[in-house]
Amino acid sequence: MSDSLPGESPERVLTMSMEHRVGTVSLNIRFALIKPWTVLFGPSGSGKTTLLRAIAGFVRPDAGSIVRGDRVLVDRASGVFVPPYLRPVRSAGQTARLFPNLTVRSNAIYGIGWRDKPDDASKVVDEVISLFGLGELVNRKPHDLSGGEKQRVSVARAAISAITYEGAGAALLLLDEPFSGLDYAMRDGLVDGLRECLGRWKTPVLSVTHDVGEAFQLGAEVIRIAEGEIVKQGPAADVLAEERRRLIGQLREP
Ligand SMILES: Nc1ncnc2c1ncn2[C@@H]1O[C@H](COP(=O)(O)OP(=O)(O)OP(=O)(O)O)[C@@H](O)[C@H]1O
Repeated sequence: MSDSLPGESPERVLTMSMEHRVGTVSLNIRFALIKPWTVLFGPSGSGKTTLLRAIAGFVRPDAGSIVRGDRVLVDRASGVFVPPYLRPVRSAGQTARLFPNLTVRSNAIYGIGWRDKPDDASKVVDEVISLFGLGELVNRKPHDLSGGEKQRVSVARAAISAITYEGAGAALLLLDEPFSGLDYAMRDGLVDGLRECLGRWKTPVLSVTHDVGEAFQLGAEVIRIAEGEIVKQGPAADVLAEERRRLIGQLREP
């Protein structure tokens, strides 16, 4: 996977500078997304979900701006606020929200683009459905799925709609703890598979995780956030060195 996507295309870089108060947390965040996959890491309640929701357009920051390439999505000073459905952003939240009356397949392809190139679109659908192990489940409805299966459908839908959104890499994919409900074997394969698939389709990702191993496995740029502020940003080996040491210590034989 290229290490410079989306930075190699300035029109794909997301820059964000926002201040926002939510609950007891004051967010004061400034960053640029320049790598194919960036992970937000930080304690519960530090503002990670709020940040994703601001990029997606479900939270209106108190101050600041969010810009993708030359497209201004939010600028509080001049009053610009692009509504969620017009943003080049696709997302899957912590809780799977599926249409109860639709099958797994219909849920997964809800929001698919590339109407003008149906062969490529169906290639993406087949690939993602197989990657997420949903082949056997395509005709089921959500009430016949486990929690982890629902989550896989939800993340698969976000991935399909992001990949097929206009040109290559046009949409940013936001994933809030996408692998948290999955067993280790499933998660291992999916982390590698999804990273490879999204890299090949040039779709940049910003995800949230509490899992140190996942951030390392993704080879991601890590943004560490605490109490609403970015405290460190860089490769997992730098930003998560302390957690890594602690984990290795815990795994030693007593
Ligand atoms: N709608 C809301 N009203 C009031 N407080 C809120 C609201 N949404 C979030 N908060 C608070 O804002 C803070 C940041 O929440 P957020 O969900 O962004 O944290 P997080 O880092 O994603 O946490 P987690 O890792 O547990 O998902 C928390 O203290 C939360 O209780």
